[in-house]
Formats: sequence, structure tokens, C-alpha cells
Amino acid sequence: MNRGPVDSAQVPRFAGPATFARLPRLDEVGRADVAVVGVPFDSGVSYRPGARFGPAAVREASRLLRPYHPGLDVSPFERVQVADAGDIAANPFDIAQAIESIEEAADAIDARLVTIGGDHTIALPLLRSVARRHGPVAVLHFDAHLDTWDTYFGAEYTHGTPFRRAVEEGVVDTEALSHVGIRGPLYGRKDLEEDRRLGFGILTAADVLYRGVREVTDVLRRRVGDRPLYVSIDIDVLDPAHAPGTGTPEAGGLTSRELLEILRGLAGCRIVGADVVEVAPAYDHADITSIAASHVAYDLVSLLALSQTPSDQSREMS
Ligand SMILES: N=C(N)NCCCC(=O)O
Ligand SMILES: [Zn+2]
Ligand SMILES: [Zn+2]
Repeated sequence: MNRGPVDSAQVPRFAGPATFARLPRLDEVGRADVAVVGVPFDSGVSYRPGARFGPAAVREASRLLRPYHPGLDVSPFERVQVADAGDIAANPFDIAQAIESIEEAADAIDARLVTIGGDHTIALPLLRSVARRHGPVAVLHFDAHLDTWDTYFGAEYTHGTPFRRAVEEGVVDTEALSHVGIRGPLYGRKDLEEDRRLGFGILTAADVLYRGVREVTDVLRRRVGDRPLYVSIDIDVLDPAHAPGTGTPEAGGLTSRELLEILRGLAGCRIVGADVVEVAPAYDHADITSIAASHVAYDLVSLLALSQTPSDQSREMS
């Protein structure tokens, strides 16, 4: 039997320290199929800092999550063992060393991960880690920004560059890379040309509006096929009305309803890992952003629970 969250009929949900969704810690259950892990790191940002406080805020906001997901018809915490693996300690003064320790820590957790950031820099070591297990992965990247820029002030490892580095390193499958929710001013037309050259397809925020959630989801599913899939969600994919608490907000974004519905449309995909990044609580109001991020993370956990593969099952039984 899998150990689920603290029963909120026995212990009020506002009591005790916060783990994600009030789940047990990984060290309390010994093993997990899916682990939620925080990466409080924001030294890679180009504008407003503060995402280092994202994991704690998302855990706090996740106290109200309940164990059954009606949209996906799954009780994720019953179906598989989900646990909170705590935070990865990443050096705030040395980005290269932080990236190395995130990669090592991700490798060391024997479970599929839903990572809570942290700025988008952390996607690179997380992609390296999933690629080590599964080979180059398909990527669904939800973001206002391309994050395929080359360097900032000569620095290669930043929150605006992880997906270019991932392509260069061969850890992603260039036949199956998509951005969703892109919008806002760029540095120049060449940003789009270079992004296309790297292999990305783009569904803009306007595509979500005009083509709608169903068609967008169909396009994404076709592009992914049955490849191992990594889902990376920069919370700034949401409109600042739905996620003000982030470092580089852009007007004209998705609603949280649209994002959650697109995610639910991914049921059946072979998701091998996911992240929710760029929650910066200091700019938040009424926990809007951390509540949205906690629901996004809950949907990702639910999708991972649903897509438990036979090899995962056999490991679970052995
Ligand atoms: N929020 C992320 N990940 N990237 C933003 C980069 C924005 C910029 O280059 O101005
Ligand atoms: Zn972004
Ligand atoms: Zn981003």
C-alpha cells in the first residue's frame, strides 16, 4: 500500500510543516515512484530575482490539494508512491557548481521527478539526468520566453539559455521539441530563426487563443508521439493576472485554466520528468502564483502516476 498525504479530517491542513500536498518525505517511505523535489536556486536570472523562495511557497500553497483528480479520474497518491524529496542544495554563488550538484542529486533519486524551481537554469541539469536514463527526450516547454538564447554578458548557463545548451549537448530529441505560450518582444527576428534551426516548433499564446486548447493539444501529442517526454513549465507562461509572482512577466499569457487543460490533454504520454519553475513569491499577491504552480505540479504528478510504465511497475514489485 502506498502511503498518501496526512488525512486532513484528522489533522487540519494548516497544521505542521509543509511537504508537497502534505505527502510523506522520501526518507519516511524509503522509496517512491514519483518524487517532488525543490531546487531553491535563482542565480541564473536576467531580471528580478526571488525564485529561490519558490519551492517553499509552492509547498505552502499545496496544503489544500485533495487526493482525487476528477479531470484525469485518478487518485495519484494511491496509484503510485509519491513523496517529497526535500530541496537540492545548490550553490548560489557558483552557477556551474550548482548545475553539477542538481544533476548529481537528480541522478541519485530513484524516482521520476517533478521539480519545483528555482529559475529556468535548472532545466538543463534535469534534462541531462533524464537523458542519462532514457536517451534524448522530447520536450514540451511552456513559457512566455524561448529560453534558447546563447549567452547573457558572456555567460552560457542562465535562465534564458537552458534549451540551447540542451540541444548542443544532445540530451533532447530535436524531432520533438515544442514551445507553448511564447509571446512578447524579442531581441530580433533572428531569435526565432535560431530557435527554429535548433529544432523547436512554436505554439504562441495567440495560437492557444485562436486555435484553442483541443487543437493545440492534438498538435503537441502528434509531435511527441510515444517518445519519452520531459515537460518544463515556466510559470510565466501564464498571464501576469494569473501569475504575477515571477521575475520576467509578459502581458497576454495563458489562463491557468488553459494551461491545466492542455496538461490534462497529455494523459497517456510517456512523461519521464517535469518541472515548474520561476515562481518568485515576493512579487506575488494573495498566493495567486504559488497556488497556480501547486495545481500545475499536482497535474504533473497525476500524469506521471497515470503513465506508470510496465518497467516502473516491475521495479516496484521487485
Ligand atoms: N524566464 C525565463 N526563463 N527567461 C526569461 C529571459 C528573458 C530575457 O531574456 O529578457
Ligand atoms: Zn519565461
Ligand atoms: Zn523560462
